[in-house]
Amino acid sequence: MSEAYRCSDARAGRGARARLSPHALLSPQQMGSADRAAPAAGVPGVRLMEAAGAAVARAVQERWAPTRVLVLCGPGNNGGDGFVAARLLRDAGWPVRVALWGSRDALHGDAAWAADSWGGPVEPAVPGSLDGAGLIVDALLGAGLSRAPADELQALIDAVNAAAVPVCAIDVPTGLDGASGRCPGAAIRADLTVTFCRRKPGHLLLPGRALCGALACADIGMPDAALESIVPEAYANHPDLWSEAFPWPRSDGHKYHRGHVLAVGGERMTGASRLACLAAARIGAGLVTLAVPPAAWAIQAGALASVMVEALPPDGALARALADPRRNALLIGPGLGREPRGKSQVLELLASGRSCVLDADALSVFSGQPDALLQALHAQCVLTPHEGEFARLFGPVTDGAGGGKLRRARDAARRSGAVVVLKGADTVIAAPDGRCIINDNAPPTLATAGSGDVLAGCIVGLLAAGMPALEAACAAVWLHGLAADRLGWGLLAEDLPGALPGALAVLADMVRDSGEACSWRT
Ligand SMILES: NC(=O)C1=CN([C@@H]2O[C@H](COP(=O)(O)OP(=O)(O)OC[C@H]3O[C@@H](n4cnc5c(N)ncnc54)[C@H](O)[C@@H]3O)[C@@H](O)[C@H]2O)[C@H](O)CC1
Ligand SMILES: [K+]
Repeated sequence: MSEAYRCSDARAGRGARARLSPHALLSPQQMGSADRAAPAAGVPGVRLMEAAGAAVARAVQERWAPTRVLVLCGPGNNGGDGFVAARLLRDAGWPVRVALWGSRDALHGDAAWAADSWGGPVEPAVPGSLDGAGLIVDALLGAGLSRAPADELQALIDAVNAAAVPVCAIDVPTGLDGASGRCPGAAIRADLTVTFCRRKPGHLLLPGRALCGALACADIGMPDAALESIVPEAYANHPDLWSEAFPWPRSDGHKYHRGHVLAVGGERMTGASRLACLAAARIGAGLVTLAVPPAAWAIQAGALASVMVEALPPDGALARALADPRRNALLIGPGLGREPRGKSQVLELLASGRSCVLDADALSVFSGQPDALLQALHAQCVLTPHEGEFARLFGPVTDGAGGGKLRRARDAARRSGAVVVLKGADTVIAAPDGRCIINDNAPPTLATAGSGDVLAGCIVGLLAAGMPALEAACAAVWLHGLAADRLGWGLLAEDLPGALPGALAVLADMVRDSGEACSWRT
């Protein structure tokens, strides 16, 4: 199966600087600098604005039947896009009104041109403007949001959210910070958001993702030269980013080519270890050994068939379990418990220098004294904290944490020198070199006991099979989300390992059908 599923060497980006990946996520600031660089690359701002407004008008016409449209325009270029969309919808025969937040005389540059090109009446934007509207286009604020909306704007936002009519937001719903996915104050809830050129982190991160509704990203003819020097703020998780490194079974391979996972479990929550070990075996590790305290040996050995179970010495020392160098990827945390012995076991595993996944109690045992852990980590380690475990290691979330979840995960990866998977509905995967990936395919049904154990097993299974740490984490998170999605409602964590083969088959089809590869920019 191997060659058919591999990415071809002819893919774009080898050697030469690759075109900016479609999965790149740009901060509003980066998008703004591309806008400013576009004219020098031969594309004037008004052409971008015309294309942006046209994309919005097209998206509206594709989604809704003709109705009375109210376009709410703001004082900047987001408002300019709104004026263009208003003109094009009117030209298509739709009844359109425009209401402006701010003064017509204060519009300048491309936005003033767009208002002139609309040429129709412009009323002041107040909550009463919404009366009679069948559809609202939100062109109040986009990338330029710089502070929480003040009271009067907040009243308008509240009125939009209270109106029982669909909303199409231009670029971002007004009030949403496209960089972080957070809202400094009130924000519009849209049914459709049309953004331009590349998505922004705030479209994938919560609560932003939930405010956007359906998301469309339109090509507005941004010249490649204007994007050339941009190092993306983050990437949206997608197989294009890591499929080249995916360890498809080789036709001439045997189980040792696919690596040997050593998982260290505890005495009590024995199911967690089993979930992780089964996931590691399902996703591609050649062998999986679970090492547990003597008291848990009979339970685990009786419950597992394809996973080998061995008893640790009574003091929990791991030297014997680590003696076989073919045990190339290690997992500790699921089912570990918080006995003090856990801490020395984690440090013993890390000292072996092998690839290692630390989850759950393997992180929590260092609560209050994270330095002992942080100093022992290395680049082939993957930490998989949820928000609570993350806060115990790296400190609580503070309101001033600029950049939100993305920034916190990136800072933690830099500080620890390990890959950090900050879990949640908007899982962020961060590498010590600054690369960040946001995952958006996880269904809410994944919020169930044991699903984190399965994820940890998926990551260590891919590490054992030879994937580098960042790629293994991204692939595991993506496959875990897809497996859950395919299971639908009512899933239990124990269903997930059995759903991995179906998810792997989807991945194989995607990779075979894709001619596209994306190289990272760092
Ligand atoms: N390539 C592209 O993506 C293109 C994007 N376009 C659109 O341009 C906007 C960004 O335009 P900009 O003028 O920089 O910002 P805004 O229109 O979002 O608003 C700036 C304006 O708003 C004021 N402001 C900021 N925060 C607040 C607040 N809380 N309350 C009140 N007023 C606020 C600020 O002072 C400025 O006056 C982008 O989103 C796209 O829609 C281009 O048209 C095409 C290319
Ligand atoms: K907007």
